[in-house]
Amino acid sequence: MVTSMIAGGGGVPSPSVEPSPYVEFGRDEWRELRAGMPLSLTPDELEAIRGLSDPIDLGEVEQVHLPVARLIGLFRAADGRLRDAVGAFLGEPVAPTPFVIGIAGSVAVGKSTVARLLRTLLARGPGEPDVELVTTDGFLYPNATLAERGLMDRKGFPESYDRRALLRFVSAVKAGAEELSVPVYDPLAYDIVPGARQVVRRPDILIVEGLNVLQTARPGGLAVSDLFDFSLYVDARVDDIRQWYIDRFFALRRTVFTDERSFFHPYAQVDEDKAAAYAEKLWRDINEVNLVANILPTRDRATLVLHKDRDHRIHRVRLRRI
Ligand SMILES: Nc1ncnc2c1ncn2[C@@H]1O[C@H](COP(=O)(O)OP(=O)(O)O)[C@@H](O)[C@H]1O
Ligand SMILES: CC(C)(COP(=O)(O)O)[C@@H](O)C(=O)NCCC(=O)O
Repeated sequence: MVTSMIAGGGGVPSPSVEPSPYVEFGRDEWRELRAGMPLSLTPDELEAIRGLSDPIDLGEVEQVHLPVARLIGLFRAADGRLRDAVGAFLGEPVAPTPFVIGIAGSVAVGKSTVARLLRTLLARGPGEPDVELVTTDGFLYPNATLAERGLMDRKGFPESYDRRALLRFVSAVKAGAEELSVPVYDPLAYDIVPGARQVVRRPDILIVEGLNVLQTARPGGLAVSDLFDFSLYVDARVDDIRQWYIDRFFALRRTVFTDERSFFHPYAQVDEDKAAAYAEKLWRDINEVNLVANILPTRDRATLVLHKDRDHRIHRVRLRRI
């Protein structure tokens, strides 16, 4: 590498490590950063928060998620100090706006568990802030629109969302809007719920969770990721996520799919081989393509990356240098 040759002097290339804009932590180093933050979660509460097939336990919350919540608290406090500095510069106080956190990652990687956990941990942290969680599935176009546009097998791809509406929503939150509402998606029906809205009333913290939240804008445009004060990417090997997706499909098949209202109800009735072939197809043709083409390329944009091993446990954490 050119810099190391120059730094090494004498024209002899010295073995060097590529300079990195990230700091990497093993789990044992990361867990130390909890710094005594108390665990306020009971086993029953964690059971209600965790997603289907997510084997998370309280040890993981203590060692991984509590340091994450502490770090986010520090970012938020620093944000307040920056606002005060700008207020001093302007000669008038600057009103605080919600602190916006983005959480990205593949289908079936466990984003929603992380998002719900952080919502609870942050809300119980210093100052007990109001925390609202919005998932981007509410901004998917209804199935009728997706079908009309030939996008039913592109669900979760950037073009399957009303990105303008999502950007309008997050911009309005950042602009301090008093009351907003967003559409609601029902994973059972596999569709937007007609007329249903989630109301968002100027929270102290807004978490926006979804596959594509770290996507960049087209040239000259703005994306929701431009409005994030902190972002997190939940990462794992593609093969591991594939297995989790298939395992979860079978867990859903024994539970949610037995409900006649479930879009996937027919797959509770076919034999195991047919169900497995369908789950494989959904993964291979939709979710894996989307992961590789659209989601993974956004990973390096996150403030923090949580990397899971095959057993779902987070073994490595990567923090972007400030
Ligand atoms: N077909 C389905 N029917 C009902 N619930 C589902 C279905 N697919 C996924 N879910 C649930 O929706 C939530 C989000 O899943 P997903 O988008 O894959 O993200 P992640 O696994 O990263 O949280 C999870 O809690 C999951 O259990
Ligand atoms: C609803 C989803 C697009 C996730 O949406 P998100 O909240 O991450 O924006 C995804 O869970 C999904 O249904 N994907 C389509 C392919 C499949 O059925 O697995």
